[in-house]
Amino acid sequence: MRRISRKYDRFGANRTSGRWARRAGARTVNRMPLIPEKNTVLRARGLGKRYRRRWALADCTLDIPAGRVVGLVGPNGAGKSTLLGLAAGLLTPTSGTVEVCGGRPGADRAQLARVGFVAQNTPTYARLSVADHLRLGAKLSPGWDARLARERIRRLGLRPDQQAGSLSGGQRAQLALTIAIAKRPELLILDEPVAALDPLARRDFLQDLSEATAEQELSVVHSSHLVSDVERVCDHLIVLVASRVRLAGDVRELLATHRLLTTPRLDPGTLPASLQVVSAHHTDRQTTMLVRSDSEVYDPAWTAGPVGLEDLVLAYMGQSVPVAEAHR
Ligand SMILES: Nc1ncnc2c1ncn2[C@@H]1O[C@H](COP(=O)(O)OP(=O)(O)OP(=O)(O)O)[C@@H](O)[C@H]1O
Repeated sequence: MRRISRKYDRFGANRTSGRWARRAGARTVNRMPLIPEKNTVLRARGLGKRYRRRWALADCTLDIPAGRVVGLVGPNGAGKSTLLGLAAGLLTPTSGTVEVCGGRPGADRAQLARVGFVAQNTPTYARLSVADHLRLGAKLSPGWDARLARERIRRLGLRPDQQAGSLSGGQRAQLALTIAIAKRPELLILDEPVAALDPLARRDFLQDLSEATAEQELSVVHSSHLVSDVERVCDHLIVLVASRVRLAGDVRELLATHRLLTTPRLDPGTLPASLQVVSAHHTDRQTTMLVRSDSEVYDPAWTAGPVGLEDLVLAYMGQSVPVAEAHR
């Protein structure tokens, strides 16, 4: 499923002479791949949401391929919940369009059945028991998987007769997640689902998610502040900063097209246009930059190394104005 260009595996290790050398025949990776419509689980075009004069999400154009586990990361207030709320049909766009599983979010019963959503505060009905929640789920969801729900509740050690109001925050989150998964949706949207779970429960839940996507043709979009969780399960990444999508794509491709460059001190503005500088730090003698390049462009005087997901995410999150734009 994943495409990875072999040339990027060798980036920086295979040096040629000559300034700004570009390897002949280098294949270019599209920044905005055109994904056939039937393979797209979420398609946004110029999507925006404004509250009074403030845009919570602006000019969001995205294609999320089906069958992926997508990590949505960004600082507080970046617009993650807004994007997820628009995708779940809980919010109405101020501008642009969003399509989920080929339809308008929340448009009708069939469309509602395609999407499972767990909000940040994992709402449950305090006076209803765990078993009542499962019965409600079965009634409202045409594709309800009763066995999966029962089995998961048993594995979690939740008592079916216990009222949701007497569950801990983490247990309520697990109940809400169980209902969302047992609905057997095509797309599962999770707004910081694991924030309330203990580390072991978090690991197990993320494991469940990975298995469910493999077995059920499920796509997952989940927001998280924990890059380590994203790294563990996600194969697609979206970084939102200040209401805008700063980075989106296949995790392996993103890692393959970004490099940490160490150079004698230089002004990033003098770099070739094919190198996008994401972040730059200078000492008296040297410059360290996180750069994006679709082709192997480097100078013999530079050292190029791979970038980890955390460094990549933090570099984009740290941008108020993209460094490359500021320099050019
Ligand atoms: N109902 C609302 N009314 C007014 N402003 C809102 C409303 N909901 C969100 N906002 C604003 O929109 C922006 C984006 O909020 P959103 O909740 O989408 O961010 P987030 O990335 O999910 O943040 P966090 O990581 O803290 O949950 C914020 O500035 C927030 O104050």
